[in-house]
Amino acid sequence: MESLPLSTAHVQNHLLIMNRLHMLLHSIAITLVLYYRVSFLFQPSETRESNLLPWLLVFASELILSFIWILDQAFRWRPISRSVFPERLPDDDKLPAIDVFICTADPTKEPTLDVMNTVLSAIALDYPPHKLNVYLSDDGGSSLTLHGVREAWKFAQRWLPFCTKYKLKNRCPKAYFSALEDDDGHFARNYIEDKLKIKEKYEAFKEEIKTFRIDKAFSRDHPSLIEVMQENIIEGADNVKMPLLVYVSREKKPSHHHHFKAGALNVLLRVSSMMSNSPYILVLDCDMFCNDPTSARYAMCFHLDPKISSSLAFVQFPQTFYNISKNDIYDSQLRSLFTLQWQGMDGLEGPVISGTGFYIKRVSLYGNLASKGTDMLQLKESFGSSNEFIRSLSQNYTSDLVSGQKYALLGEPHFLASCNYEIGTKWGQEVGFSYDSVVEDYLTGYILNCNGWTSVFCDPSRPQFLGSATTNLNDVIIQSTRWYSGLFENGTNRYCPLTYGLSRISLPQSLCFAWLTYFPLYCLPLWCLATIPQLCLLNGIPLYPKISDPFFTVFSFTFLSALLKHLFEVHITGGTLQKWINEQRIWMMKSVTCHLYGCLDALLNKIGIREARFFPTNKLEDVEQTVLYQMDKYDFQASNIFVAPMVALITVNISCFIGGVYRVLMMGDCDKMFIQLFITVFIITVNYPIIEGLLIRKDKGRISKLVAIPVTLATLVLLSVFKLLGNV
Ligand SMILES: O=c1ccn([C@@H]2O[C@H](COP(=O)(O)OP(=O)(O)O[C@H]3O[C@H](CO)[C@@H](O)[C@H](O)[C@H]3O)[C@@H](O)[C@H]2O)c(=O)[nH]1
Ligand SMILES: [Mn+2]
Repeated sequence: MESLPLSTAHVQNHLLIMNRLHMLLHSIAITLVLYYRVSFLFQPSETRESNLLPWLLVFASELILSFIWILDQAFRWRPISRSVFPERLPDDDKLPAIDVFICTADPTKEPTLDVMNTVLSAIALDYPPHKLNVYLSDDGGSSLTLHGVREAWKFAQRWLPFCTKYKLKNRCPKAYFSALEDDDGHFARNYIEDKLKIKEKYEAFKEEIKTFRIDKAFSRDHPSLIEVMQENIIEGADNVKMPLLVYVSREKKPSHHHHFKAGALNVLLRVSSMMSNSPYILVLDCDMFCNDPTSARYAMCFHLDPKISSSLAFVQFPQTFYNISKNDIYDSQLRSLFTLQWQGMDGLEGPVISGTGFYIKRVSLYGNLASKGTDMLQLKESFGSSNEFIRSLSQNYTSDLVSGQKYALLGEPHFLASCNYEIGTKWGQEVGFSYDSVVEDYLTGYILNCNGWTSVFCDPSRPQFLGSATTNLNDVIIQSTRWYSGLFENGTNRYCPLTYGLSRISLPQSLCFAWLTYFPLYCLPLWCLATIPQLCLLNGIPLYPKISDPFFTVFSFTFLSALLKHLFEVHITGGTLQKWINEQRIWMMKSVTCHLYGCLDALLNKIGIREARFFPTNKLEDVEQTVLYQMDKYDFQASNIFVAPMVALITVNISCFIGGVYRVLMMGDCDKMFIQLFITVFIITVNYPIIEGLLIRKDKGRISKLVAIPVTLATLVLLSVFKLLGNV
């Protein structure tokens, strides 16, 4: 008899039917819109009612919007969801080992206590401790982080027994101690007593970190430092088996490009191969802790499933965040990505790596190992000159290391963590995490997919990982600009999903990747549609069909169909009406700023004027900002290059609306100008918070007069000039 499956996948049929029906209707509407535009070009120029240039710009915008829309449909083609049955897994002694990689870069932006909470939550995963190994990469090379790890290790020896004894669900100490309701164990005897005791220890641990005096928080120039935490017997604690905990700070030199997080992960790949060399790896950002201890077993339900395991590279869990406000004004939870879009890709060949919260098979990161055979020279060309490392590649390699200390003292791990190790090798290209992009997660996942690997998306109802999302405009800008620059770059270089991808993966899967790289292009149509119809309204140039024209229905349908589909999707993923409006809003705001800067940054990178950068996002909580965020108020205390375009565009829209209404009243051509009036009103309504920030708000998050006045004046002057020219 065949054994019961470890996991099952179900196509979401209702959603699938809805989606495809909508695709059909919406694509007919889009085709008609484009037909309307094209036929205009064939009209004799004397009978044309409009000028060619604005018409062409609006047409181009509609083409780009349609292009992005088509790509987006691939995510909606075959959405699936999955169930797992961890109780069917083999016994603990038959489970494969797991290495957990956690990255941190800068203790001034990433509070050490939070990083250690992530480390502790990983140590306490529900998995046999001797099969769990946790590595922390510290790119800052900070003595504070090292001190933190040592203290965390001491605390862990009490924390882990406490978690297992009471079978806690919540194993991140910070989250556990601040939780409103108590965890499962509270009926057990001694629980309250034990909890008080462990709480005391936690407070002491916190104090240890808080009072530590650092010489230097951050350094870009330091030798490698590796420390393996030893199991030692603590007085009074039950002697439980502990996972291995290793601190790794790779060598840094100012002259050497260290490739950000991808570089850090590749060092961990090599160093860990000398110690535990586990076949599976969980990657975590330091700001994303394990919220539920079962993820490792859930992931194994896929990795050990004989039906899918051979081609399966990784199991991705969604990124979920604990600090999102009810209406999420910045859409920092990335709702669409982590609910609908990743499920959609899961129904094709699998989701993209999302940076954190994924269990990846170690060999998938070693490129095409089989083709390299056993030729030592060739292997060294790819993997570098460490014989020990190459030995670790063989299937039946077991490191003779028991305590970890041996190799830490011997030179090998240090050699593997040195700047020069990768020079002349294939690390970052064919081997390990990719260096070709600041969105190393996207590119690594994409290349794996192109090489025939698949992935799955696992989204249980209780979030397995919880992180801190960006909750103020400035951080949102920094983060999104980095992402969009990286993503757009991958659509314009040799990895372009529509060329490189299409020849290697299925059509819908390539379209998904293409959407991810091209959606930053929203900046072009959104800039056009926020200015051209408005300026033409002011000068009486019609760009859309009259109300009495049959094509009026086509345009209205397209607009409504897009909005309602979005509303529907927000609704089925648990969002409110307000969330829907907020998503429209932040989409417009980001499109005219972050998307634009991201695309520009990518282009500047391409022609070599700029170098790729990775500023880690700020994870410190600012009380004032948090208060604003929780009240759903935008924090416009952001950099001017972000606020200025929004102020300028809202000024254009309001002025043109006033001028347009006046014109329409004078001329009585409302019929002709209706859609343009409507677009203007729509933009003003959706972006009302900007007006509020300009004119009404008095708090610290309002738009500063120093930006508002000059930008508004300059815009008005330009508008008057334009109007005068239009009248000539
Ligand atoms: O030189 C660096 C820079 C960053 N990091 C670490 O990388 C992680 C992600 O950085 P973060 O500042 O949190 O950026 P986010 O924008 O929040 O990260 C998202 O986007 C990144 C790609 O741009 C992905 O790597 C992340 O997994 C994904 O969560 C953090 O743990 C950092 O400590 C390093 O280790 N070294
Ligand atoms: Mn982050």
